[in-house]
This record gives sequence, C-alpha cells and structure tokens, in this order.
Amino acid sequence: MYAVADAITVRGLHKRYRSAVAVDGVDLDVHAGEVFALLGPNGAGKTTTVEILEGFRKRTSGEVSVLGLDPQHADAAWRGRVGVVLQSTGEFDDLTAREVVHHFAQYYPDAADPDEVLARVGLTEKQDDRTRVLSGGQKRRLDVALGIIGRPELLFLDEPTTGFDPEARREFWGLIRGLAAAGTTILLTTHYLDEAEALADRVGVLSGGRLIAVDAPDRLGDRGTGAATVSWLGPDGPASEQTDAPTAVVTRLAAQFGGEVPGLTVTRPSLEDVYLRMIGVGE
Ligand SMILES: Nc1ncnc2c1ncn2[C@@H]1O[C@H](COP(=O)(O)OP(=O)(O)OP(=O)(O)O)[C@@H](O)[C@H]1O
Repeated sequence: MYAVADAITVRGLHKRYRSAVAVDGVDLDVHAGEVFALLGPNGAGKTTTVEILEGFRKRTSGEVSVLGLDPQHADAAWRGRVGVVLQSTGEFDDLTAREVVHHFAQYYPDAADPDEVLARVGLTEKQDDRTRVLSGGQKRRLDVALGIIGRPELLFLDEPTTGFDPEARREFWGLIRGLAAAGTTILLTTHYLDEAEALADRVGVLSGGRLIAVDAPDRLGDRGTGAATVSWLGPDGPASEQTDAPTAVVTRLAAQFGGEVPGLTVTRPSLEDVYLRMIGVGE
C-alpha cells in the first residue's frame, strides 16, 4: 500500500451521451482523508461523474486517477480499496439483511465484522428480516453497510440519506464522521445542503456539467465576507439592516438601547442562499 496526496485527480473530464453533454470539462482534486460533497441540481452530472470515478461508466475524454489508477482499467485489488453506495438499491429479496452483509464480506480480503457493520448502520434489530420487507430508509442503510463492509480507503456515496428520517440522518452523519476520523476519504453527492455543511471539508457545485465552484462550505461564494443581516426588535416591531460592517451596527444599536439589544441576531447568507444564487435560482 502507498500513500497518495490526492485520492482523486480529474482533468478535463467530458462525458457525452448520444444527445446530451452530461459532463463538460471538469477538473477536480479530492485530497486523501477529506470528505468532499458534490452538489448540483437534477441533471447537473453528479451521478455521471461519480460513476466514471467508480469505474462503472466510460468517459468521452479527460484524465482520471482514483487511488493512483485509471478506474477504466481497475483491477480486483483496486476495487477492494473502494467502497460504493449507488443511488439505486440492490435487490436481494429473499435474503435477510444479515445474510446479505455476510455474503458481501466474503468478497473482501480484510472485511469488517458483518455484525458490527449491521450495528453501525442501525440494522441490528432488522437483521433477520428479508430485505424485501425493509422500508426505503432501511434498504438505504443496508446499501451503506455494503459500501463499508470491505473497509474502503475511499468511499463513494450517491445521495446516501435519501429516504432517511431525521434521526436516521443524524445517525448516518455520525457514522460518516467516524469513518472520516479513521482516515477514509469520502466523496458524496447530496441534495441536502445541511448534510454538506455538517459533513464536508469542501463542497463542489456542478451545474450543467461544469464545476462552477469549490470551497469549504463556510467560505463558498461570499459566505464569509458577504453582507450580513442584523435584526432586532425595535420599539415599532421587528427591524433589520443589511450591512458590510455588522459590528458597527451592533455597537450603534447597543448605544441606542443603552445595553442589551432585544432580539438581536447577525446572520450571513446560508449555504443554501449561496448555492441557489450560484445555480441561478432566487435572484
Ligand atoms: N444513460 C444515459 N443516457 C443518456 N443520457 C443520460 C444517461 N445518464 C444520464 N444522462 C443525462 O446526463 C445528464 C446528467 O445526469 P446525471 O444523472 O449525471 O445528473 P445528476 O446530477 O446525478 O442528477 P440527479 O440529481 O437528478 O441525480 C442528464 O441530462 C441526464 O439526462
């Protein structure tokens, strides 16, 4: 085993389907050990990009290196180092959740303990149920279990928490943080901006097949520096002011009120505000 500074390197990636360009010149580096979230509206090219990186889809042109190899020429050893959670659920109908996880464990030289993995994804109670009777969210947990059973160095998660209830999403975030803390590199796609904010070291925004921004979630766009909104409860009701100098406004208000400012909040644009502006919504 050898260390690579970047787990994923992509240069000039293009993917054309018969009638449409799905990926239109993407350059991307995902550093070893980071959690990277790919955001973008429906049809932006996220799944296509991720499936090319997983070696499941051929590119039209461009250079791609994943854990030091071109995924188009991946071998079994490489596949053993990569975990994949696809968008579509695998169907194992008549097998129980426990049987499926035990079965998949056999494919990996250094698999995790299947029962431990079932516990980590919160399926212990359901492990003896046939997979066809699992709920949508429970099937998704099983997908995640199969993605991590081989102790991957690099884990791909395509919309991992779609269909999860809020509690299951929080549990899943804990699982991902644990994997990241143990050094697993994670590339996930998500439509949940709170998920990207909670998990990702960096986010990339794909729009129309192009990567239009890459940054830490709290710095994306003008989040760190853009105008802040200062809100408070004035004598005539709620009041607010947009400002580049929120400290000065708060100081002025504190003087006006002679101390504590009622209902004071200072907010910057949310990740969702910035993201929607970037993809051309909410102008
Ligand atoms: N097998 C295919 N044949 C033809 N066109 C395809 C195929 N797969 C995807 N596309 C097209 O490529 C574009 C990108 O699709 P892709 O699934 O990569 O987007 P996405 O960002 O993952 O979307 P979503 O958020 O809806 O999952 C879309 O216009 C889609 O219609």
